[in-house]
Amino acid sequence: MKPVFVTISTRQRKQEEFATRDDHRDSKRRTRRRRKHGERDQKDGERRERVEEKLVAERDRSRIEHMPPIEGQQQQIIIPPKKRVMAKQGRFSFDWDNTDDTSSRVDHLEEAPLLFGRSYRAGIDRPEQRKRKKLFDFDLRHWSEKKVEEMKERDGRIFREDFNISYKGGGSKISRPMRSWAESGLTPQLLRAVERAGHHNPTPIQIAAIPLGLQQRDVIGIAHTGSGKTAAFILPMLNYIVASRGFIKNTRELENDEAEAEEGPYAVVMVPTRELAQQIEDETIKLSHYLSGIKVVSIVGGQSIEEQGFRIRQGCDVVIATPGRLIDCLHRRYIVLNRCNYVVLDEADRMTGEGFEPQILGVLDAMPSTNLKPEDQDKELDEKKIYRTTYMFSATMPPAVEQLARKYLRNPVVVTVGSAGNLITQHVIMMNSSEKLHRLEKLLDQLGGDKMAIVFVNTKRCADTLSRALDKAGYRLTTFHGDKSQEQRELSLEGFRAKRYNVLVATDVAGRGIDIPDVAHVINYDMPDKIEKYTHRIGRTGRAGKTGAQGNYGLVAVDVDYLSLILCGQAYTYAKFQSFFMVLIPFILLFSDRTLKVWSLDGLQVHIDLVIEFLKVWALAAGKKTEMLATCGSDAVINLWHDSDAAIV
Ligand SMILES: Nc1ncnc2c1ncn2[C@@H]1O[C@H](COP(=O)(O)OP(=O)(O)OP(=O)(O)O)[C@@H](O)[C@H]1O
Repeated sequence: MKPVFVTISTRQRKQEEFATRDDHRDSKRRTRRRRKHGERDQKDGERRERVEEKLVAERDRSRIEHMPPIEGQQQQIIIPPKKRVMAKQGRFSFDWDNTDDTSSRVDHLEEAPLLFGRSYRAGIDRPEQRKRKKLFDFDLRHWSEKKVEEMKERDGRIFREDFNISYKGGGSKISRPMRSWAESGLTPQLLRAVERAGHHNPTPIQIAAIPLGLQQRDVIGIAHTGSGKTAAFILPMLNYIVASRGFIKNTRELENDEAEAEEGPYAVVMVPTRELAQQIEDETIKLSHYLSGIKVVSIVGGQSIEEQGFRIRQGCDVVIATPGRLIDCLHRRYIVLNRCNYVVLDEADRMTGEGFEPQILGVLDAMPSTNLKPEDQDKELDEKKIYRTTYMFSATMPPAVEQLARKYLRNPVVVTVGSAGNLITQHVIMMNSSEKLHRLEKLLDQLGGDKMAIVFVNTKRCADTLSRALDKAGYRLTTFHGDKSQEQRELSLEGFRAKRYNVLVATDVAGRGIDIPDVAHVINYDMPDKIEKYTHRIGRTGRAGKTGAQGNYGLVAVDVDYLSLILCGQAYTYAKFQSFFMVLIPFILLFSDRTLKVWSLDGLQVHIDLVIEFLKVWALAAGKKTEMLATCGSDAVINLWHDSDAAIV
């Protein structure tokens, strides 16, 4: 049989091909559609399941809520997860407020041309400009040109910057500093007394601390030596006494002054030395000149306690005391502190840090505790109520001591003004120990007969030896130390104040608080063992805004032969680092076992990086913190030493 050939035309073949391809595509589409439907069904199913689960959960919850619990069966409580809500308070804002800028340049920002934006007219974005104008639309006058009621938050900041005042703690409701005596809120009698004392303008610490005292806030006040801290605590204290005398008389209606006297003083000031107590007594009497009948008594060691007890029983409003003698009087019941609500610790770091603690606690325990402020710092103080107010003042306050001191205070405001040693030029003269006396005599000769100097030594014996040597050499001098009788001490200070003597040889008993005007030089014949002592010693000059004419001299006996190498470079000028170096070198020499070589002290050129490196190593070796080296300049060094608690012990 012959095979049959079927011929298929090209057209036919193409038609078949297309048909198969269409079939194929259709089947694919169908599969995809089927799969899609399947997925949708599955999703619908899942959604349905979720809704059902939710309904069941809600039904269960409402059943649990409304049905009494079945005995013996533990009830399962379903707590829906809490929605996270961000607390608005406490959220830190990194935004700038325009008033934060206290520089006088702030107006220039407004004037800056805007060359970007929507180009509303000639490249200037008008709406944006209007918005900015509104933002910067605050009164740019200096605070001194404004009335007090016109002062805004920004003015307050500039004011504090101008006086170098800073606050720490105390919450947000601290009263703002006063700008003048007239704004202080002190009674007219006190203002008259201030005028009479010749204090025409308040000093920065007075500006900051007096309003806080009047607000009954606890205060830790740190301001440089001779800056008027005494008046800063006496004035609010006297104001408080005037107010509480009236208050107590009105409320208790005491019949006579005798009964009132039995209640004890309204205020107690504790100080570390007798001379300081007497000095504060004088200042209090001076400032209470126009307040009728304010009685001030100082009770210190070295005088008859019976006599002091008698004076207290005669009635007193203010007691100024050394803690030891005050405790003795309390134990003997010469004094009660039933209505004492105002406590001041002057030279607070010395008082809390150096062994007076048990006595201070004893005194505080003898005071009424009912008037203590609420512990909750956000709780507002009742203006009509009398609270216990505690004031602490000093020129130095190492952080560790501040921490210790805080337990006597409730929510204190820490006020810091400036830095120590601002007004005092400091010099260091290096020499062998055998040359010290000769060099001291040379310095005293340079002073001339009329200039006054305090020569500090570290021990009573050294004070006596040095005094004998200087006396022999014919200097007009007096000696002052703890082994002298009270009478001798008083005579010494009185004679020095009256300029019968122009040299006072003293130990650290005279290092703190003693206010003798016109002391031109403080000479550290022996360098002190702590930076705080150094600060207080040099603070006997440059008081009440006066600059220490030639300031403080530290005579450091260093055997030059044993000095080995530091420095020398061209990078920094002598003038810039003079004070930095003048303070640091003696301490380095005294307290490090490393030695230094100073190529030349006159016209010294210091390569500061080298010094810093050296000090870092030294500080590490001595276990001290090294951030003290972050800044230079004598003030910074002193302060940073405080800050880093690296007081050299
Ligand atoms: N507002 C004032 N204007 C002018 N002088 C003042 C003012 N307030 C106080 N003084 C005077 O300044 C001197 C130093 O004051 P004060 O003894 O109170 O200083 P201080 O800060 O307590 O010093 P230190 O830290 O050494 O104890 C005193 O003679 C005092 O009379």
